Amino acid sequence: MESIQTERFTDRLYRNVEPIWSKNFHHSFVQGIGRGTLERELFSYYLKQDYVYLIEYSKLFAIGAQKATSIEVMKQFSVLLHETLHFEMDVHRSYAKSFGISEEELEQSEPTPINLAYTNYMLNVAHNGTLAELVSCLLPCAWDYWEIGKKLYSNYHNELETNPYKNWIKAYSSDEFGALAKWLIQLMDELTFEKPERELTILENHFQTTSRFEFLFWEMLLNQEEWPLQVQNMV
Ligand SMILES: Cc1ncc(CN)c(N)n1
Repeated sequence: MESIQTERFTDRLYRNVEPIWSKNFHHSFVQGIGRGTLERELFSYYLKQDYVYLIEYSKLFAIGAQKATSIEVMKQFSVLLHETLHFEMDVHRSYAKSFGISEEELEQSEPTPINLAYTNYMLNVAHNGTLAELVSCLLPCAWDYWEIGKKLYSNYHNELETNPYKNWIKAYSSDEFGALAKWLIQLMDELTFEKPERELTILENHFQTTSRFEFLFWEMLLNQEEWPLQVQNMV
């Protein structure tokens, strides 16, 4: 008997990681942003770690453009690359400026072990896997942040004007950011339409892994988990 695909693949992905994404939303770091109570020092730490994360993450869009098989998809990856380097990273740059952190300092932040493990995982899949694998790796980053942004906005919008992190919440709950996530969701569904279960399982595993990395990233930020043995650079 012919099998009929009744749900979109991304519905299945979402169902599968819902418990992890719920933990991400309820994480005390995220709730501290929502309430505006997160210590400024921790947010500065976030800005630096996330900035170097985003530099590596942006490269996935460039690899996506290279692996695309149509001009339309190439164009959209170039939009994602542009929006991340400009719109998203501008949020970081402008917070950093108001905190007295220079762009140079942001760029030179040393990624923590979790940060490095997360970006290396995605870049390894992007270089060695299919376009669908690449998208399954980067999708939680865009989609889960959008979910977090929307929920923080809806839970805390009454106190937003006095929240020092309001621009962060506004950026990640915005329609502009949402449109990028939605396009990636649609692409994931197109790339997986009528694909065999064996291929879908691989994608599901990448999606779970990077969703778990999202959780580890919040944990790493909260605990400021640096490298254990500090070394001095010889000048
Ligand atoms: C770690 C992480 N994950 C996701 C995003 C949203 N692009 C981000 N800025 N940082």
